[in-house]
Amino acid sequence: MPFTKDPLQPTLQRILAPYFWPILIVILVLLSSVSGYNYLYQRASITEQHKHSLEESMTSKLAFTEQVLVNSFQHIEDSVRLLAKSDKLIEYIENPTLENKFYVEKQWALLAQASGNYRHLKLVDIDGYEKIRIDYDSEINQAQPANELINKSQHNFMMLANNVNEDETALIVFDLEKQNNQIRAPYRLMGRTLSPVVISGERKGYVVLNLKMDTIASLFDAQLNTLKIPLEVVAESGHFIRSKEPSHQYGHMISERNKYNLNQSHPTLWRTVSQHQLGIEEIDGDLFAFRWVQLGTDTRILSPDSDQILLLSRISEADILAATQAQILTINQAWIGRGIFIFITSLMLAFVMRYLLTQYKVQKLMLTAMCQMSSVMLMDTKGKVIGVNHAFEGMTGYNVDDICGYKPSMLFVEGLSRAKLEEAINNALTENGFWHGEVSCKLPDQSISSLWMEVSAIRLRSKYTKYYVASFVDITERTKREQELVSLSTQDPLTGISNRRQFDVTLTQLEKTARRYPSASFCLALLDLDYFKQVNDVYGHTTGDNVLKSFAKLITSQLREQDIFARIGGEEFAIIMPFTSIQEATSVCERLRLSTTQLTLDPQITVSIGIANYQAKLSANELYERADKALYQAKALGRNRVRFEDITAAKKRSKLPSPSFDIGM
Ligand SMILES: Nc1nc2c(ncn2[C@@H]2O[C@H](COP(=O)(O)OP(=O)(O)OP(=O)(O)O)[C@@H](O)[C@H]2O)c(=O)[nH]1
Repeated sequence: MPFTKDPLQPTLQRILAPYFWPILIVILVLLSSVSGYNYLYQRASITEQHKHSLEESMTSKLAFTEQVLVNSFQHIEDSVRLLAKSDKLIEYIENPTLENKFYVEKQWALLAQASGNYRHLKLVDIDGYEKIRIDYDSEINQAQPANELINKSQHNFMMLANNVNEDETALIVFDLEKQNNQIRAPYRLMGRTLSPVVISGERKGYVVLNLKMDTIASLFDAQLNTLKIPLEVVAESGHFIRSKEPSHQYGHMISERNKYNLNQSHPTLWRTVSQHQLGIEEIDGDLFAFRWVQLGTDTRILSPDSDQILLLSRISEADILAATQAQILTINQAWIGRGIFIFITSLMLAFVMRYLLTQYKVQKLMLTAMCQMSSVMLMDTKGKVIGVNHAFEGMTGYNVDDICGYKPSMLFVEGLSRAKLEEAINNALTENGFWHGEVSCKLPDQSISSLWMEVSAIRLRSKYTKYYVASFVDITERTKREQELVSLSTQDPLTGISNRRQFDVTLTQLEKTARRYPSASFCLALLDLDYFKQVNDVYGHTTGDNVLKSFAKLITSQLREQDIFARIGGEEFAIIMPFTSIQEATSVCERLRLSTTQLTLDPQITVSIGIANYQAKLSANELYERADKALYQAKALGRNRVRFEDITAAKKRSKLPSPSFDIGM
């Protein structure tokens, strides 16, 4: 039997209850997704940032390398021109004495040692014969004149030299060292520059400098060392002059290496570099930076067959990732930490939600269980009604909306007792958390219902009260029946006054009270209608009954509220008069006797009355016997009179018999 309104409606648990697992899963998925997205974003941005910074570095390093390269070649050009026009050389050519030769050799040896860029410095005549040659040994940093001078007339550079104008220098870069006009192994990169020696307009020969290209290349290598990215040099044909793979170098000069060509290995990149002077290209994750370098300005480039080379630096995707590994490791650790945090938080959240939901289910179960039993009302901590079940509505006729927000005492019958009852309930709940008792409720149809109410404070594993729950049972009928039974067991069915049983109980109680509290003295009067047998005999039993009823009514109307009037036999009655002296009782009984005689009845009746007052330590039976004795005397003296026995006075007179007095006709 559910509640008409769910009293737990506003609680979070109720909203969450059916969606516990979906909500938990959604939260976990959301947190994981956000964290995962954040992780991937951070990881990607680290790689991107690193790539960007690599691009900037590579570009600037290539620009710087170009500058170094251009400056170096410029310096070499200037040097060869100066040497070709030096006074000592001209003096030697005009006057080739040993002394003049010595001066030239001396000068050139110093230059070779100072520069370190030259392997050979030569003076070659126009027929290709060496006239002076300085050999520089870079390992011991010594330059010495050569003993053997070689005929270079068949060398290809000599054949090219004839095409060089007087004011020009010629440069043969990236040639391989040869012996007897054959490339010799191990391959050693060479460069040659030459300048014609002209005296008085007549070409006398050439100053030829063999360049140590490795030394020059090491200049720009140093620029990229910090990035640990090797610099590659590519000829305009696409062949590698310098490569990270030494076996791929010199394809333009060594036929078996002809296949190693950037054009073939990286066609996409080659297309880009063919169209741009410089740039950055990313291919399959690998990063390429390139820059074309013009080798000379006033120089005839004799070999390779173009005047520009491509500087290329590249870094593989694996190297980029390796460089970002440390940062990625940091965010990995952060992500693991965040994951653990999310997991623990989710676990705690799950526990809290489970706890709340268990509480909710317990509450639900409790309420459902209670609802199955009886009419139930749920109250908040302030004692205001927040819900009732259908059974309650059916039993009382009140709708949930009528009483929600009010205290249950609004149902109680108004009056002083309501405030007292409310106070009693509150006190019991505060002290024991429980109250039960009978309450009289005023129903919507203005009828009064007796309800058995049980109220409990619900604490739900907490030390604080969360709710109060009250159950009600309608005991109106039962109360009525009980009252009927009570009156049946205590009332005389004919006259409606107390019966013998009630009389005995009351007399015993009063005797006990008076025994304990002597001031609570009382009197007992026994009344017996005179000649009642004749009434029955003459007028019939029904008339006799009516006479008995009329008599009882008369006496009841004349007694005080606290007096107990009972029918103790057929036509015998008794009056117990609490806190009454024998004099007062006698006076009352005399008045009753007179009233009886004045009762307008047919037939007329009279009554004889015997009175006795309670005296300390007297039992109820003894008191009764004394009153009965007085009654007997009243009868014996002629009836319609009052006789009393003052036991107290008799006691005072010690062992003398108790005085008896007669009041009456
Ligand atoms: N109508 C009626 N008569 C009753 C009832 N109870 C007892 N009586 C009658 O009351 C009469 C009592 O008669 P007795 O005991 O002889 O007493 P009495 O006739 O009153 O004479 P005294 O008491 O000596 O004056 C009897 O006839 C009973 O039948 C009753 O409930 N109704």
